[in-house]
Amino acid sequence: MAYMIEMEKVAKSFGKQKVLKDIDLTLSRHEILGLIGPSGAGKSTAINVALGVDQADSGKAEVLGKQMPNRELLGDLGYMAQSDALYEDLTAYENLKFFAEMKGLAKDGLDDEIKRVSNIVNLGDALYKYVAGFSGGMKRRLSLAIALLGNPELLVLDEPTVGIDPALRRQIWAELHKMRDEGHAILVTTHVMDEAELVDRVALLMGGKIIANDSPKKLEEDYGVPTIEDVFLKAEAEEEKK
Ligand SMILES: Nc1ncnc2c1ncn2[C@@H]1O[C@H](COP(=O)(O)OP(=O)(O)OP(=O)(O)O)[C@@H](O)[C@H]1O
Repeated sequence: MAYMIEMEKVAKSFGKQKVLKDIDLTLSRHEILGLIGPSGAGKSTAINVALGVDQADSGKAEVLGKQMPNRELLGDLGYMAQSDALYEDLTAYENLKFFAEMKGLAKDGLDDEIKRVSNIVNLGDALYKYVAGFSGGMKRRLSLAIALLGNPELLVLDEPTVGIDPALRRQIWAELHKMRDEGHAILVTTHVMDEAELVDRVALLMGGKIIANDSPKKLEEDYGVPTIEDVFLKAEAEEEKK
């Protein structure tokens, strides 16, 4: 079966700093992959290379069997970057409408689609307010709603739940699980280790390499610890000894 994301021996340096050292990473339909690693490990860089925002120095990086950027794939992809790229002097509704048009969504039923995605992130009440007055968490929620527009087959979410309250975080994860069950593929990075328990597979990026890549349960067994947070800490301690 074709992968939704396929990275093979991808290397990427910034100047003399080798950020990614021949990493392999795949994501399939019906799967949530959690990419975790210490701050500065290269998680966003890996995503940027996969999506063609950055160019790999070597190796293969494909989305749906094609090299990015590729305009044809825009409608199949929901991407939420680490920093919000929103128009502050527009309302949430106007932002959603703008990005929906960019993605080529049909005008018919657009209002319903905007309502659907804003309800998932509990932003319905703030839909007609200007983004300039939004809190950080509200901006994250709006960015997530934008990524969900059009129910894309592939979702790439860089730290989607930063600044989001626990109850809504739970609601968002329920939605991600529902999408996964329907056959979507989801790549998510997170610093919240209890969220890493909610993914199907964890890829642990440290020292420029994927040092572990398995289900949370299997990793906990392999490392002989009860949680992914403990796996992370143990792996980090081992990495520092090297
Ligand atoms: N455009 C760039 N130019 C130079 N260095 C960069 C660039 N982008 C990233 N880096 C460097 O590459 C390394 C990896 O950064 P990246 O943002 O991918 O890490 P991350 O794992 O996503 O971190 P965090 O969890 O803090 O978001 C960092 O040392 C960063 O400073």
